[in-house]
Amino acid sequence: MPQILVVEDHDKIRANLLFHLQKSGRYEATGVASAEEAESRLAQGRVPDLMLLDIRLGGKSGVDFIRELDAKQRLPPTIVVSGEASISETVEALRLGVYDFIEKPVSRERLLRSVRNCLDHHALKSKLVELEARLSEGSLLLGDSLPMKRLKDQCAKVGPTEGRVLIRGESGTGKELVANWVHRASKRADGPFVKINCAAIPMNLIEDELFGHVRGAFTDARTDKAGLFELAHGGTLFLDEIGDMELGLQARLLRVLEDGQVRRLGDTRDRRVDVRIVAATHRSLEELIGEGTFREDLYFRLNTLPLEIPPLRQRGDDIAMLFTWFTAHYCRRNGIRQKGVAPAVTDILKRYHWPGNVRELKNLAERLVILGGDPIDTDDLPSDIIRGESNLETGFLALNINNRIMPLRQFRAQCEKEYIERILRRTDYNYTEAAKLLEIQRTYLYQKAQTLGVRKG
Ligand SMILES: Nc1ncnc2c1ncn2[C@@H]1O[C@H](COP(=O)(O)OP(=O)(O)OP(=O)(O)O)[C@@H](O)[C@H]1O
Repeated sequence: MPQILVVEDHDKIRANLLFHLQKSGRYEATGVASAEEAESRLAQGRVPDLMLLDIRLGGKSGVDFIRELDAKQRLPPTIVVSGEASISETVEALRLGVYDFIEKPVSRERLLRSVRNCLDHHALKSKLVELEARLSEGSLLLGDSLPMKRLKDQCAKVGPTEGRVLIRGESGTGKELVANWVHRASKRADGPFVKINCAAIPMNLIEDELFGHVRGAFTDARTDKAGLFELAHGGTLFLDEIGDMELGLQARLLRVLEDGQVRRLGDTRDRRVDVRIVAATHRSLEELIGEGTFREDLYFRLNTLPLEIPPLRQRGDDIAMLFTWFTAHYCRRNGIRQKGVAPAVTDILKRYHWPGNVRELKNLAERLVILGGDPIDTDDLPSDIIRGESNLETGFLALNINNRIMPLRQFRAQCEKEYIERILRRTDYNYTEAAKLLEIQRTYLYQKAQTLGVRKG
């Protein structure tokens, strides 16, 4: 039951407020007669879900109390109770962030309505903050369409088990997010979630990354290094783009899956690891097996619990919601006033076929927040999206930027990002080949792609 603290020096009014709150049967209410008493309760960690505060108290005034709590960022959701003579204090209290004010004499309905609204508003705000934090950290799986609901149900079933999971889905559908979900739904949620992208790291480094080494194992090995298997002990190891792992390494992986032991490079002893494997691929492992580049025995070991993420074009019902979320997110992140979205834009987005899936939609939202008008309208959209064509060769430069000006640095970074994305797509994310085309070092390309936030799409 929500706890309410009533701070009112007038005994009769305090008793009256407490009476209405307690009688409603919905709240636990306690009263104190001064800001000092309230302060000592808060200092003891007895923080109420809501504070009802008289703005004119005998000792320290209500406004000073609010100001102090606000400065310490310890102001609970608050409603002030004020009289006619205290209008300026009330205005100041509202400016400081209190939720509402109730005028004396306090009517029962007004009191209960304001309390309920304030608690609802606070709950919603906390939820939004939590969702925003999870979205920023990239662990929020959005979508309420039927296929997404089904997928979330499956995740909820698969998560708590110890079974190995193989996630399939086109690029940008959210495979990493789903892997994260499975981890958080598991008994290992408090353990580490460690990930490695088998396509983006050079083969010789992957082995070192996964298994680690002992000092002297090779020329540069100056100290012992634990591999990701050891780091993921007690948690989950997410092997992204498993289809790109070379055959030699697949054999080593298979051995770990069979006996739960890893050996660092150059070491003579095995170490036991307790790791749950979640793997993902956008390629057909069956085809790779047919071509002889993927081991069938490994496939069977990994594919205990398959999860299929449908492409975005099959989840039309999610498109508008995702776009609204992402634009709101990027507005907040860039300190831009929340932009509206013209209904015609949503219609066009629903018709488009999203070859780069959610990642493409997210990138578009970011661009339109920075470059588009308010509300975001159809003439802000790239022409291929308007035509409903999935021409991945257009992007930032194809946008109608309507003379919107930005720092050259930002423009250059965005162009570089899109160009690198384009070349990577063309080489099917073969970094070696892309680096050759761009005439740069592969490691530099990899670093650059990381810094610019280039991902598959
Ligand atoms: N349902 C979703 N809700 C919120 N964000 C999503 C969702 N699906 C994907 N994203 C976002 O889209 C981007 C791509 O997602 P993710 O990296 O998980 O895709 P992926 O399938 O692993 O891609 P790849 O195959 O290229 O590795 C990320 O920024 C992710 O946060």
